[in-house]
Amino acid sequence: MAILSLQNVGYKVDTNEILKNINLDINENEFITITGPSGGGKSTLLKIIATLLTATTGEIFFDGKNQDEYAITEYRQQVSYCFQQPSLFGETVFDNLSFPYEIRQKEFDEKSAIEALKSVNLPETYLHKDINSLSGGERQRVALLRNTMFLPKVLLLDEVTVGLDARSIEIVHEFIDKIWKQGVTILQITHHEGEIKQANKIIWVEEGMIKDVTTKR
Ligand SMILES: Nc1ncnc2c1ncn2[C@@H]1O[C@H](COP(=O)(O)OP(=O)(O)OP(=O)(O)O)[C@@H](O)[C@H]1O
Repeated sequence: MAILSLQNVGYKVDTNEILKNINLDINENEFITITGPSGGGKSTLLKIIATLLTATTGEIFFDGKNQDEYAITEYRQQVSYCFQQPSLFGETVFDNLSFPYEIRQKEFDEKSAIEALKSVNLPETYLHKDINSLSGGERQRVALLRNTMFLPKVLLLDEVTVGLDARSIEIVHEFIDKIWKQGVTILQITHHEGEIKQANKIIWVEEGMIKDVTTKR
């Protein structure tokens, strides 16, 4: 059974049809790249899957159940969306990494948080660092950790490496690969040649439609 199933999904603003008749089944632990020309509808599609936008037609099923039937917080813990330009919360890295525990009413686990920081090449001392002193690449790494402290079933990545320095890009790639190998389904939007190749399925979105699907292996 597909972990995500989009059936005749459309999105219209006034008379402008931004997405038309999208049918897509995504299996558990697939690594999918969504690519295509600017303005084709990629971000709109990912935001609909993330419940940040609501489709105007069609239905979405996650884990066999209609998206409408989930409590939004429960759904977003399982289908987690990462922005191109993440906004961090509060004042310190700690405020961000403790947040996933707070919303689950769990006690913060400092040891796991430090291990997580190290997994994206940030030292232990970063836990109490002021978020305003972080570089763009460091901010994105903290945001990715916030989304994955508790592993979601699906991780949605909207051009998360755009504008980052080369070293951060490399670290983010390694981190996403590790998350994928832990069983998470990855759905990423990218124009980056190397990232397109990382995926086992490439979906081409143009003029609000899926124009091509290439499966590797
Ligand atoms: N709320 C809205 N109202 C009107 N038009 C919109 C709205 N949201 C998106 N669009 C339009 O829908 C089209 C698709 O936008 P979208 O951001 O999904 O494309 P994209 O493929 O992600 O592009 P890019 O690669 O440049 O990020 C664009 O033409 C955009 O201007």
